Amino acid sequence: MTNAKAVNRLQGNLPKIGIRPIIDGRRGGIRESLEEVTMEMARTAAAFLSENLKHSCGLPVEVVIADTCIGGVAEAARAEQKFESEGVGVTISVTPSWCYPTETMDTHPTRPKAIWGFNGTERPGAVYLAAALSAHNQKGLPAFSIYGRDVQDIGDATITPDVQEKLLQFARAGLAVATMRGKSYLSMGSVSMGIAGCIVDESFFQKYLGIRNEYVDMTEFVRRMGLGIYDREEYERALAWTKANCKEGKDVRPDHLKRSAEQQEKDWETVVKMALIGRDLMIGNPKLDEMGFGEEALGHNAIAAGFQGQRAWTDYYPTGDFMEAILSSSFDWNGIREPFMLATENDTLNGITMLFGHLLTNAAQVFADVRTYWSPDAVKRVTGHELTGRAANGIIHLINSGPAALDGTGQQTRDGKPVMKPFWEITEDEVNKCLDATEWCPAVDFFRGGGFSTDFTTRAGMPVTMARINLIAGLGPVLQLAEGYTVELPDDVHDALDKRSNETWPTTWFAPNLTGEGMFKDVYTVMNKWGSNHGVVSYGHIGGDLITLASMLRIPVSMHNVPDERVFRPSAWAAFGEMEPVGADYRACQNFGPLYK
Ligand SMILES: C[C@H](O)[C@@H](O)[C@@H](O)C(=O)CO
Ligand SMILES: [Mn+2]
Repeated sequence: MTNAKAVNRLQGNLPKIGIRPIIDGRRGGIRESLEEVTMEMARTAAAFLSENLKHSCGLPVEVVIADTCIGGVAEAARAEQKFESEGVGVTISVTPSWCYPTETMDTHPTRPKAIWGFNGTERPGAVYLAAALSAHNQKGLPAFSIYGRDVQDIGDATITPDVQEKLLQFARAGLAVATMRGKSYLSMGSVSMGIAGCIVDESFFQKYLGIRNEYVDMTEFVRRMGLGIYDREEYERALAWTKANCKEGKDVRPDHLKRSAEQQEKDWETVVKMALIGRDLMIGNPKLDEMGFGEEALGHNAIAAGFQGQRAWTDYYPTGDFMEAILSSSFDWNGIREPFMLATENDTLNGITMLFGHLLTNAAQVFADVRTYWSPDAVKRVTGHELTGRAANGIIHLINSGPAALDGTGQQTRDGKPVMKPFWEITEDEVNKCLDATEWCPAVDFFRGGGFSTDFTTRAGMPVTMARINLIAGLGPVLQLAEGYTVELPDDVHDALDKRSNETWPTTWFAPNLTGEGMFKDVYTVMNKWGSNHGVVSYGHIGGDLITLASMLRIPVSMHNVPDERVFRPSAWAAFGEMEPVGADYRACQNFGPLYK
């Protein structure tokens, strides 16, 4: 995609993966016989990972291999030195043979680590794996175990599909941990309408995520608009693009609240300026330096942010909906680019959940109110329609109060099926389809200052995961998630249900996958157990990746419907009574405590 460009103005190097080839250090035959096969295993792993992983900014993930095999502590220290200087954020130790665990292990206290022990018979790689994991567990350094299901012959350099999956699941989550560390979350405004998720719990950000908190008052937007602190050339281009591509939708306000044509014209100008300013606040803009605004040019190094909006801003100024929707999308007037993670109502916990989803999928994330459970009976009563197919057991109405990433229209495709893709896979044609499927309706009467809300309905057939982080006093953060599918309703049924809530807002009809048990016994229970008013919709069934990521940060998962085969956590978790896995996760997370202190 020629137009796609990597815009990464965040400070901090992109984390690399470090491969540690571990070897039996005995010279005089043993070590020598293993050098080549061990290095080859490292090279194979490195090639596989770099071919299959990209950073969210579109650049390939670099993999660094230790200069020599690691047979003892001196070589372990040398590898560590190399990794530190190269910015390695995640390590994988690989070996086909017996080696000396405590003498060779990665002892970095916070770096996610895995060990791939070759399943062979000639040399006992699995014996090392088990011994090394026990050393990690004994020392409080949780590590992931990668052990192929089927025996391979020594010298067989292929990576079996089960090992491939584990390598990728571990690496995606580990890179997410390393990427967010040291970045900022920027609160633009503070707490919206008493929503507790907006309260910044700094110790959560610092101790669990390694993220610092930055704050600006929303008056900063007033100042920058008033003094013209934005790229004026870009603004003209952005406004022209918006007028050409963002079609106005239905105005459903009562007549006495309708805004005049001149007022709406001004509102468009304001919301476009807000989008530029919101982005500049997050990541800075060198153009501002040229204009003499050196401090503003730097931005807040924000990998995620939230805009309070209601009500201090929206009671008087146009809503942040356009800013939130366009920045969260994978494109704007500058072309196709990485989406920004920008939470509505500055719900910081949903903002961080968006960040998790983005770092794991590289795609845009849909922020939503988890608004209504529609039972089959209720739909029948209100519309006469019998829900069928994936919707047959009832559906959840996800509808944000104004904005959502336009990728959420489901107008991008892969093999003919709707998908939300990483920006570098998105075509111009797909951008146009997303824009065509979206209308911008004058904001309804909740919003006295006007503005334009994003109105679309997500296409059916996308595998998606809805997730959310909640904070519980005395317990700390917990993650909940539900895998399922987007569904669509016949137009008249959709309209009848949508109008009862708000027809000017973006709707995703969600049918969670049911297991028939516990919190997934029916759709009602999924809704009833949701921990707050918001959730995030990510493309794909990424529950397994979210669980892996949460375990690395020591956030227990309170609710999920992920099949066992995809649940992958550090080996120590098994020692916390995994006969009863949810409780074991809680006990393990509590025992090890947040990743950073
Ligand atoms: C317009 C309303 O105030 C909405 O913004 C409200 O229902 C919410 O979205 C709460 O999260
Ligand atoms: Mn909301």
